[in-house]
Amino acid sequence: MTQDGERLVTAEADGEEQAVEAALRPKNLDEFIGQERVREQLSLVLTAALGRGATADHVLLSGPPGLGKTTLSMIIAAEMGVPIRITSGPAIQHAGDLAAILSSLSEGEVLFLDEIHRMSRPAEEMLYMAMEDFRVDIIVGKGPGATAIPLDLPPFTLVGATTRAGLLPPPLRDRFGFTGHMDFYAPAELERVLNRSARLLDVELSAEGGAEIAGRSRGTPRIANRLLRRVRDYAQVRANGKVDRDIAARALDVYEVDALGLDRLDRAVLQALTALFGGGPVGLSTLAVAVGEETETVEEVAEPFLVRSGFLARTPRGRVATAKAWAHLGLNPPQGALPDRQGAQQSVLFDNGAVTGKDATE
Ligand SMILES: Nc1ncnc2c1ncn2[C@@H]1O[C@H](COP(=O)(O)OP(=O)(O)OP(=O)(O)O)[C@@H](O)[C@H]1O
Repeated sequence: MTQDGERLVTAEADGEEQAVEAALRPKNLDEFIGQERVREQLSLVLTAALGRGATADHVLLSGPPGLGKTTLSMIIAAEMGVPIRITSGPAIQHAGDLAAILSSLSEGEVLFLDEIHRMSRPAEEMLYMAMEDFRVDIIVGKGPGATAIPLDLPPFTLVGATTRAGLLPPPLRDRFGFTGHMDFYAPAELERVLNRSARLLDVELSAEGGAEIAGRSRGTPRIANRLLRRVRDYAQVRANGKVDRDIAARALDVYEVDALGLDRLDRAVLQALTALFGGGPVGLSTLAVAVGEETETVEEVAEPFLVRSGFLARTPRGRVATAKAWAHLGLNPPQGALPDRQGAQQSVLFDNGAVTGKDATE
């Protein structure tokens, strides 16, 4: 399990999954579940622009993967009645790549730029002028003979998506007229996502079955939809196709996604931390060796959820298991094993009760 893509609970989607996801995407703001604040704010921005007969302001959507940023960008285009062009920061390595896209946009079109923080610097600088003045300078030639040929662009709406709004340079951030911050979904919202998906996939899902899957979905619609599809397989092969609580729980046990959404890697990390290192603190690289994984896999794949859910704390002296981790594994912490709260990172409570935290050094 070294590849993120092999995990059932990763928030990233692979190519094959993207096609399945397309069928489950809400098509307008009314169908979009949760994220009430962003939805209301966006609705005002779009309705006002429509009323003025103008192109909508540029929109920045920030938040972890799988929460619906791509879906919202498509909804923006649909609500405005305009086409959408989809690309991503890593795909735009040269300013010329961006100029080609911008100059081929039609009037009012939405340009969705996923992972906007990963665009190259020259492209980013070109984007500043394009966003503000709907104009780019095409540089022709090299050295002292180079000339800039200005090119007017049709007005367009840029929808940028980023998992890390803090990584965007301020000049870029400031050029967005509206920024929507997306948070993890509460279990009740995920149940609504699951009910809707079950209807579209023609799966008979009981209320308790939905609650069981929602509780294991890490606050993320993409994961909820993926778990639903695996549970559907199980119900079809091992039962009568209907999904109730028992079937959902048994199916997800088979896939090793436990009652709180932890998978095998997450539990291996907590088990090593508690059983081998007495709860820590232990350095990241030591922990990674203990679970037989790359340091990056532990840090980028397992840790964000473990930290956010309050199972693991990053302290200046290393990783530490929290009381919740010991309890989840059914173990009693030895005296003095729990993190000293002064050394532990500052934790922030989300509206829906999930916990996240700022990075701390190892
Ligand atoms: N609010 C929602 N209501 C219903 N379904 C949703 C909602 N948000 C996301 N989904 C579903 O979750 C899946 C993932 O959403 P989407 O691709 O928009 O996420 P994302 O934030 O753009 O992720 P990434 O940043 O990885 O591209 C889609 O299938 C979508 O239908």
